[in-house]
Amino acid sequence: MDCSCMFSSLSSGCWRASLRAPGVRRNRAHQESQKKSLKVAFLVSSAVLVSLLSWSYLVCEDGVTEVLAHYSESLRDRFIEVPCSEDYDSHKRFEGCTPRKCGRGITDTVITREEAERIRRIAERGLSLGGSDGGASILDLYSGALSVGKHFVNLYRYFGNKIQEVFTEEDFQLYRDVRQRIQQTISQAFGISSSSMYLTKPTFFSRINSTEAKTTHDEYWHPHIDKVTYGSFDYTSLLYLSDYTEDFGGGRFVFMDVGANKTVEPRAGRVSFFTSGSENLHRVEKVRWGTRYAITISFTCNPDHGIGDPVLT
Ligand SMILES: O=C(O)CCC(=O)C(=O)O
Ligand SMILES: [Fe+2]
Repeated sequence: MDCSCMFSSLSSGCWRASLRAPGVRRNRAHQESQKKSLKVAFLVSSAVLVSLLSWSYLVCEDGVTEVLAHYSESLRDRFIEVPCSEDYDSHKRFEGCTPRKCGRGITDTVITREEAERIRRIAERGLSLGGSDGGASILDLYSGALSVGKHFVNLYRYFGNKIQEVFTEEDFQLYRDVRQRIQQTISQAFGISSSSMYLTKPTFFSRINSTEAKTTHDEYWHPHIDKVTYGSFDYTSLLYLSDYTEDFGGGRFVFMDVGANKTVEPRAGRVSFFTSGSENLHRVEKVRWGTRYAITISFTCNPDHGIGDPVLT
């Protein structure tokens, strides 16, 4: 024991000495804990910022997005006119068919949900015979092209007569019926005669899931112009066979307009149609979960590029 302190505890030196040592320790401890709190606050706010940025990227990947057709609404008819691009000028024109009026339409009243389900079952049956290793498989009903692994096979050649055990005449009758009604809808919306437009190839079922792409054939999400991608298309139509949010997530169709994207949310029985030039640049969002089914049925004004309806051979 320090006697000088015991008796003169109030003497400044000792008093200060006795108080100073624990005080310095407490200050240091206080500074340490302040540093720790600052570190935690910094980490938390960085995490919040990163999540906010990723969220905004996912929600509006490319700026403002407007929903043209919500999955939960049943649309009678929606038509949006857009100015035609000059793409049609560089091709032979077929008056009364080649687009002078351009735009996009969506209807939920031309094909019933039940019909869409029947067509989906045809797609499931056909695609179950093959399937891409990546996330996107197709089955072209006209040519018989079917994704298998990293390639395609010709279903009709591969199965020969046995194909009659997979598809029935009613399946093809349903396709014809649906194709006819869609053709009529398009001709009315664009004010052209139905007999001036012809079914064109490819006409195919698509099945998309979230499996990672293995070849470029699986990369369905790139922005594109159908007239450029498929050549003969003047009018594109898509019939959706499954429901956004119910059967799959992601996978919305996006018209990429300057200033604001416009989305179509797939819904079984929904027909989306549009002129195939660059006035309708579009893409499909990556499917994040589940399986998305659709069928593409498109038309040309050039009779030389026309095809007959697919038949059971
Ligand atoms: O499935 C879709 O929604 C669109 C597919 C598409 O753009 C295409 O096949 O060219
Ligand atoms: Fe397309």
